[in-house]
Amino acid sequence: MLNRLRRFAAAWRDYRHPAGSLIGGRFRTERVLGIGSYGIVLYCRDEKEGGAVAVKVAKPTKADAGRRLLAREREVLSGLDHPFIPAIRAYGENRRGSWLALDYIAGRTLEDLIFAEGRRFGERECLEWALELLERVSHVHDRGFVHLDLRIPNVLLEANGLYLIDFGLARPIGGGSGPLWEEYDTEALGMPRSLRPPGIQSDLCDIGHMMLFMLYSAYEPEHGAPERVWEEELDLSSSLHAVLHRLLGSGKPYAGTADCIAELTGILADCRTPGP
Ligand SMILES: Nc1ncnc2c1ncn2[C@@H]1O[C@H](COP(=O)(O)OP(=O)(O)OP(=O)(O)O)[C@@H](O)[C@H]1O
Repeated sequence: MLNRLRRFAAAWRDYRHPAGSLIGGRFRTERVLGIGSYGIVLYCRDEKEGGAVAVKVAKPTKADAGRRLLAREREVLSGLDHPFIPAIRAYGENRRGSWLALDYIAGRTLEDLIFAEGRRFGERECLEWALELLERVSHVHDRGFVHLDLRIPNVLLEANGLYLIDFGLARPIGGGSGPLWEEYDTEALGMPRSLRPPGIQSDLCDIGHMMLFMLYSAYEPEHGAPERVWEEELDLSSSLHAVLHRLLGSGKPYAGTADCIAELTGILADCRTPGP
């Protein structure tokens, strides 16, 4: 009971931007888009430049740690420049906390597509999506960063293609140096302690897991059959099977994102070529 009251009090203290309020003297809030572990994302209208924005506000109850994570996200996003990664419009800090305004993407998450809309991915579609994502991820790596949170809720499908969002856990490759990148207690933020080394292999492994999510969308388990490993449950080509092993860390690791893209492109080309 006491814990429930505490959680309610924290949620009340964090909800400081009701619909109609103004953030940074410019972004008019309309509704909540999502509530994460350290931030609340609000749909707003930009009264200065027009258009819709997603404003991520650090939860006041997360105090300095929330502020620091938002500053990290800002630092990483400022180093990127990609049409399918939302750009920063503004960043600010005030007595209510810090906030980060990003271009709004009117898309649905890959999680919603699979679980709410029942979308099914075959091998070819999975390869196409993975390649599109890897193209965004390779930009992040080329700029010297790792995302470290590549998961199905952090991919948005919009009419023009796939967007990569949520750089809240992203870091410079190797971890980064200086006060902004010093270790902090993620568990105090209610987030799991990250055991992932800040290298590109962590992101490639996450891409492998996302591909499994896509491929499992078309899997129909036999009633009453015992659970088996993915290699037995999914009926995959041997080449995709080998790629997944490499991504997931049980095969020869890829030297870089480009190698992985080259291999997947070759498999996709074979998939598209009609058999004899
Ligand atoms: N630029 C954007 N355009 C549209 N929607 C967005 C955008 N950024 C975030 N969202 C929405 O807000 C949700 C939460 O965003 P995000 O994952 O960045 O927050 P978070 O606080 O880091 O969450 P978590 O702790 O779950 O990782 C997303 O799942 C998405 O629905």
